[in-house]
Amino acid sequence: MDKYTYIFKGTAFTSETNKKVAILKDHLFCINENGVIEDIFNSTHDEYSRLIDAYQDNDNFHTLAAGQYILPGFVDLHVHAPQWAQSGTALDLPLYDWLHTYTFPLEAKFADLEFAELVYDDLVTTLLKNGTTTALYFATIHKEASLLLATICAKKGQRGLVGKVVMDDPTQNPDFYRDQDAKTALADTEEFILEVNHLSKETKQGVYPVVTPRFIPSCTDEVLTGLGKLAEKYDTYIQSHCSESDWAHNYVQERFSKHDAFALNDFGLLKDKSVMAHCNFLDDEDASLFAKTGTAISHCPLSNAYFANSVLPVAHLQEKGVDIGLGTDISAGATPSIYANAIQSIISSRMLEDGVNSSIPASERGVPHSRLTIDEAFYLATAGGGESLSLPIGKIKKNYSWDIQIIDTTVSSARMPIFSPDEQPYDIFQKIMYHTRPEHIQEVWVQGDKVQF
Ligand SMILES: O=c1[nH]c(=O)c2nc[nH]c2[nH]1
Repeated sequence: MDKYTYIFKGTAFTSETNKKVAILKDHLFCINENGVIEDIFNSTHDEYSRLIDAYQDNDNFHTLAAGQYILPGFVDLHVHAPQWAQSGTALDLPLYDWLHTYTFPLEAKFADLEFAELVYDDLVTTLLKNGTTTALYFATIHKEASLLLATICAKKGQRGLVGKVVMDDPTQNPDFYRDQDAKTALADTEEFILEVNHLSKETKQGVYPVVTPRFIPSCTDEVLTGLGKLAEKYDTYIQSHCSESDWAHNYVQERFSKHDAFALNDFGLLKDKSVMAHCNFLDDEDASLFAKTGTAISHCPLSNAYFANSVLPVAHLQEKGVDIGLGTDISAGATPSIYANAIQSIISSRMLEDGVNSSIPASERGVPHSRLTIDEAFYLATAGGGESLSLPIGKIKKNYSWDIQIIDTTVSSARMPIFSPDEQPYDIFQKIMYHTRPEHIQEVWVQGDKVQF
């Protein structure tokens, strides 16, 4: 009888450390019935030719064609699922105006389950097509539509972590789009947690409920206290926005005389299962608190260029011991692609390092030691996301989930610039990171199952 459910033969790229990509050239990747990588063998191992002989004529033996490569599936740590319906619009406005004139009216429409299904179905498929195998979602304030998003992830095979958004403060949110009051918001959140936990029992790749205060400005103290307690009671993930922009950061400072990080921590919302979006205005004390509590950052470099008034100092925060992964932040980030965000994280970091105002002398213009390399950006897109969620995902490594994307560099309609037969694998890796579009992503697997898109 076959020991393995699948064996894949080919070349894979995976992070060895946050600074270095490893090239697993022509290896065998052996997957068990739980969708977990049970063994990896290179061509010098005794098992290598024995397994090829034993499996190569079976349907469950997959040999990658010339020009095809395996990458880990991407982890998107920050997606506003309803905002897919406005992606690419209104980005000339500042954050507060964008929320009130475009975003809240759109999100209010998700009371209509038919509309929610149309948008969520398309979004989950689109993210899978872009190589995203795990996504951490903000839904809307509506319990039923939020549950629908979790159900769609479960059905389509994506690992979804989904939050019913909480925003109850009547002085900060419009009447047409807010939780009725703190009590109702907490009751709805608790029911949502129970229903997603139930759904999770029959979902191989996992779906997870996420306690989701939108951000401090939209929530009362009562609801923040209650959400901290619910997260503790059910040991859930927690997500919010933290110190995103000058406006949001200053609002919290005025209300609590402290930064978001310490205010969120006082409400029991900074924990190992917490992922905070943006975090551009964290100081070193905030960063130490993140490291101590195990709270991770979802870095959204494209969105930050529009709304965050600054560049996240990723290298510095990593040195302080903070886990960081990438987020598209649809729709403040107007792309479903983590590839695009990985590249933007490099570009933004180079601008941070060099500075941007040429009227200032070069020696004073930038922030030294800020630049990220392509290997570091790849890490953020994959293993950094997995570590932020404390899940065994984002690496091609024994005991990790078989969450992968197969890239075909030879697609004739979207040819990659690879012209020499002896091109080095590391150069191919870099070209894949810069040039991959959905048409190159031939297959996506999550927890050992191929997904359809
Ligand atoms: O980029 C953002 N998108 C949002 O929807 C949001 N809500 C609060 N703060 C936010 N920032």
